Amino acid sequence: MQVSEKKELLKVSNITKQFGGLKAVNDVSFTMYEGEILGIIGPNGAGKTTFFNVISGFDSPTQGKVIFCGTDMTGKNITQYCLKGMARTFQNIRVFNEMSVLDNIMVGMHNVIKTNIWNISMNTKKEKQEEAQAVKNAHEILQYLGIDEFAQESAGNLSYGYQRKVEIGRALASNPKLILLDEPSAGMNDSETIELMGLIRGIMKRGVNIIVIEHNMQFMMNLCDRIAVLNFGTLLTVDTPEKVKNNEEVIQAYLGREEEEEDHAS
Ligand SMILES: Nc1ncnc2c1ncn2[C@@H]1O[C@H](COP(=O)(O)OP(=O)(O)OP(=O)(O)O)[C@@H](O)[C@H]1O
Repeated sequence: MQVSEKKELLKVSNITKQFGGLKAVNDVSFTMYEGEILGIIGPNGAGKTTFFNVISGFDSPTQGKVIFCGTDMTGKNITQYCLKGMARTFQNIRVFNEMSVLDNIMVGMHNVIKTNIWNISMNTKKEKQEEAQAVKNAHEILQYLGIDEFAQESAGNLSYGYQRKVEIGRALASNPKLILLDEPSAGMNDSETIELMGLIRGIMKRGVNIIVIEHNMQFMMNLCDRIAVLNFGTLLTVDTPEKVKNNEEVIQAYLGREEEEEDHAS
């Protein structure tokens, strides 16, 4: 892929997020282009989730700017991000356990369903049509994810891997331009992880761009067009998997943390 020919999708400039004296994210800048799968890696505590929170409106940056689809989103709330076309999943699964799988997907559609409260209370023809269409779309998403047979099951009864799919489905339901996936393969077995990789590629082919955080290196090296590496909140590099794998600073960052952990253990 010739990234230089691509359109800018997300531009983060000098993003810093500070918690007291700790700079969890420190002056991070890069541009993501349409049509690429971008990975974010880094040792534990490197600032990956904090970075996700800041670029998706779940937290505000201490400094810096987030430009998404040409609009300055800095300081905007989650709904505004969602309306602009950004959706995300969470490291710790956040499905509505008591609700059916289908309803979990439909929750994600609240920004695309035009029906207002007045129409709902009147139960108009338009409202009924829109709801029927939403249910159809939700089933299509569940079919795509291979979990439509559980549509009426309470989401909390599903296995961990399937709950992750429900979260991805809910994100897809908002018809996003960009999905941020925070450790989507966590808790999945090998075959589920391979299947997930195919699903993510398929989502990409449907015109949805993807940023993914993962600890599973093989997964990231196989899946991503480019990988951004964070270490102690600082961006070490954004490059192709091959170049990242051989980057001396990256190798040192991981080895350094391993040695630190061994020292603590002994
Ligand atoms: N709300 C918060 N208040 C204070 N410190 C925080 C907060 N959130 C994160 N941190 C700290 O910021 C740093 C980065 O954490 P973050 O969870 O973003 O890292 P991570 O790379 O996602 O880690 P992991 O791979 O373990 O999930 C850590 O030192 C963490 O303890």
